[in-house]
Amino acid sequence: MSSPSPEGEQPGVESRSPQAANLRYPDDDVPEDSVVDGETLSRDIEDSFDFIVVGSGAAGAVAAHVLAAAGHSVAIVEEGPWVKTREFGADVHSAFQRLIRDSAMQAVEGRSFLPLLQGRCVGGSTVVNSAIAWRTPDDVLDDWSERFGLGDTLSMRVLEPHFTILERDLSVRPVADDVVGQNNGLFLEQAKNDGYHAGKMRRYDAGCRGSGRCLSGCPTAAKRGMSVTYVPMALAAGARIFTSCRVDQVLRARGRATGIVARSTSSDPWRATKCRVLLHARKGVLLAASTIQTPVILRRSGVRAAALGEHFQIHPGLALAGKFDRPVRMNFGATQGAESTHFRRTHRFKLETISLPPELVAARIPGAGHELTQRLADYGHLAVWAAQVRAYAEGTVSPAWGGGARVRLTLTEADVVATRSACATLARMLFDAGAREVWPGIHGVPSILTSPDDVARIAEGPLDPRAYSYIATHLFGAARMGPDARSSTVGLNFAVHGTEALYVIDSSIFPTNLGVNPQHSIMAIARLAATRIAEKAASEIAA
Ligand SMILES: Cc1cc2nc3c(=O)[nH]c(=O)nc-3n(C[C@H](O)[C@H](O)[C@H](O)COP(=O)(O)OP(=O)(O)OC[C@H]3O[C@@H](n4cnc5c(N)ncnc54)[C@H](O)[C@@H]3O)c2cc1C
Repeated sequence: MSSPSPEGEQPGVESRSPQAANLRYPDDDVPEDSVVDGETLSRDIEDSFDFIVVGSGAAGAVAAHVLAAAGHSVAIVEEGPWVKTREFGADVHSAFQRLIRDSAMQAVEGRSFLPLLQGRCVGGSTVVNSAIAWRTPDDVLDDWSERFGLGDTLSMRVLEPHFTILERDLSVRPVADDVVGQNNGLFLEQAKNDGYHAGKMRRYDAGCRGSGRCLSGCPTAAKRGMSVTYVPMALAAGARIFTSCRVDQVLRARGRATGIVARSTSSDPWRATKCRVLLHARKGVLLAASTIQTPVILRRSGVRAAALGEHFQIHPGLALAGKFDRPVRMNFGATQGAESTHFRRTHRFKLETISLPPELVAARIPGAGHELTQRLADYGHLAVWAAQVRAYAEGTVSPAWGGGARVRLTLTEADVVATRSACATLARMLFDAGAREVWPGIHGVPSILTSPDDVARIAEGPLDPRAYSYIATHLFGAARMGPDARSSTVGLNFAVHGTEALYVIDSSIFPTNLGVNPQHSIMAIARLAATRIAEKAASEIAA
């Protein structure tokens, strides 16, 4: 599938609605009858499939495509709506309301306040993410193999062919020179001056035009999120998708998963009718509802594994802004286009650029009222650089009253030390790159730093996680994989210990976090899982 690109428009002069009426996007044309929209259901329904895949994000879409392409009948069940490329607008607030779980108001409970972002729509978080692609680092895979008893199950030798296919299908490539933009360019230049190992990001990108709108849905379908790639590809291979249908429970009988029960959902809070969707699975149920929702579904389905809900991990992320005399124009260029893994192994953080729209950058701007408005007027002169910390902290995930999830985690002192070090590094880089002011957003540190000498204030900053403006978008664990049912939830064959044909294929199974962006690892592992599950089904038919 190649991305349509309207002719006659110059990069950098993106109109507010870059979607072109005369073009077809990959999510425009899906096979007739392949979509059942829960929003429009008026009665309960019941149906049967070989496989049911819960969730249509990074893990679910990839797996559904593999299974459908292998000739199995597949139902994808997705809690959120299908918001099409043509509907993506520039308004961040309404995009977050439609595309992000709880309108982006989810948070991790613990000593610090930690907002948690997850996509809730067809394509899951890939619709609102920055499309950064990283293969799982060898040191992580080796650790899983040795310390967690995974052996060769998720080795690079096994995953390599899956990465290769994904990179081909999703056009993984470095950010093109003409959409680097200045926020990314300044970072690359400074990292080079500092001698840091850094470069342009590799992304799922079929012709990015630098609209800087990855976080509210790519308006040109150049970002190869799941709603414009593997979901339509799975449907073309014969799968069906039930959108706006939330899975409450996996049905089990005689130690085996037999189907799911879902309820239709509605964007209209006053709509009372919720229809029951009962789907039977002849060959298996694959959970790909993400690290938070998958463990909750397992728990609600009566799974009582010892480690279920434990060992939840994140990469807490945070950003600093620098104000320059020269224009930076964050509104043009790849949303996230430059990075450095220089400190990943030694200091447990990764540095990234992130171009934020005015609505989001406002959270990083000191002051309120008139002061805030005045500073916001400098938007065109701001650069925003960020860090993702490979935190040690482990938390828990459990069902909450009302159908949601309760997520708890408190960062350790070592995590805050890593955060401080990342923030100090970024502040120093911003000053060296020419910033006149740096806005760190750290409680207990002046909100406006005006000299490189002030960086020491960050380096010696508070060790209390509450002082930092974190956000979590990378989630791991809570249904760990391992050979021993006493310390893990899922076996080396991706099946939940003690329950046949119930598989977990998202990052809930990861024994640890990664230190790099997770989508690529999640997709490769989901692809491996689906391939193994399809082979098992084929061998059972043959026997
Ligand atoms: C703002 C943001 C930016 C990010 N940037 C990057 C990046 O650039 N690179 C990268 O590698 N990673 C990035 N990530 C992380 C990455 O997107 C996720 O790690 C990845 O998408 C997770 O895949 P998943 O399939 O487990 O979950 P998701 O992609 O979140 O998909 C899960 C799906 O399951 C659905 N679901 C949940 N519960 C139910 C239920 N009960 N019934 C039915 N459906 C259900 C959800 O609605 C959702 O659509 C980012 C994340 C965010 C939020």
